Amino acid sequence: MGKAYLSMDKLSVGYNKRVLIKDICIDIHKGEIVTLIGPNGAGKSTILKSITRQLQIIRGKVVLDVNDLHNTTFKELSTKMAVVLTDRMKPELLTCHDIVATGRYPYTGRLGILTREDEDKVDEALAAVNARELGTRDFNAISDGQKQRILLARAICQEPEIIILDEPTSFLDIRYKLELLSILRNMAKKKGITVVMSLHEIDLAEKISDKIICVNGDRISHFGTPDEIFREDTIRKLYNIDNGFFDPVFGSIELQKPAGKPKTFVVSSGGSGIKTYRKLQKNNVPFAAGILYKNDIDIQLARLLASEVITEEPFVEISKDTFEKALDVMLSCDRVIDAGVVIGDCNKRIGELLHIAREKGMIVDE
Ligand SMILES: Nc1ncnc2c1ncn2[C@@H]1O[C@H](COP(=O)(O)OP(=O)(O)OP(=O)(O)O)[C@@H](O)[C@H]1O
Repeated sequence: MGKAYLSMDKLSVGYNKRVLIKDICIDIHKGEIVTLIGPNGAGKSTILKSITRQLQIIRGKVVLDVNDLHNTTFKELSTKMAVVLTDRMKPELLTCHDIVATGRYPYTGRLGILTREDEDKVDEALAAVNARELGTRDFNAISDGQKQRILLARAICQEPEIIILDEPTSFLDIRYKLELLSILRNMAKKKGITVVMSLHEIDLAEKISDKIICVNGDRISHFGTPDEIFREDTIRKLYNIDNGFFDPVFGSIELQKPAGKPKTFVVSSGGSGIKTYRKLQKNNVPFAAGILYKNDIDIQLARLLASEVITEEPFVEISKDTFEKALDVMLSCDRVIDAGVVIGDCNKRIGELLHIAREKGMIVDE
């Protein structure tokens, strides 16, 4: 890979000369989307504040393009870097249009008078975040989610080379979260703008980021691609999760499985079990699941939520051993839920299992 656009070189950051995170060595390239994840208080904002010159660096340096960040003038910095931090903006009597227009100040004269072209860019930026109708509203009198969109518009019309955002999705509803992330993706992939942000939604971080930085209190515990980072044990350790699971296949969080010996047996395949598993989980009913082929989609959730899963190798006829194991478990239960399975040659023993359950009157509706 070519030269980095933003480099953190043996960087130590913290407050009042007390180091919080030390020896950060990270290279970020042009057009990359890099996301900081980690638990509350881990130091994500501290790093973002340090690379945007809002917090003095304790040791090491940050190089932006080819310049040491601390030798860059604020004027130069403002043509290269846009910063979106929602919490510190409390402007007096400014409309949303005024706020967005401040994004053009690096390009206007001393008096900040906007040209026709600047005005067009403000309009375009407001339109890009679907906030044209907010233009004349007082910035202090709009919702937090609306503020987030206005601040993104300001960053867009600043036409930066890099945009730094601290939890930009935290106040947004699902539609605007997706919209914001797709705006960022377009900025990165179509215009080559580098994006560095922190996110709490790790499922979104996984989907949008080229690289992930795991911030863990006193250090960066991992830096790599989403494929390298989003593994169950890495996420579990990072967030110290002991009351649930991270599912790396879907990037989702699952609550702990219901405790106790399973009294319900679920037969399903090809996704038909997912609704049933979730319902049993919500009602705190421990269950067993099977017989599932190891490449069946149901297995991804069953392995997290079921007390026991009886599996078979893909594309083979279900063996006598597997059948007997499933039968044992099924007969130790009180009831069987048939969530839907198509019986063919390979899996005809599931048909036998269901036949026995039916004969014994064990089949119940969900
Ligand atoms: N101004 C400050 N002075 C001293 N310590 C601070 C200051 N701001 C934050 N801290 C401390 O620095 C640590 C890291 O905080 P930081 O805000 O960077 O975490 P974060 O990962 O962004 O957390 P969150 O996800 O909760 O926003 C925390 O222990 C916090 O209490």
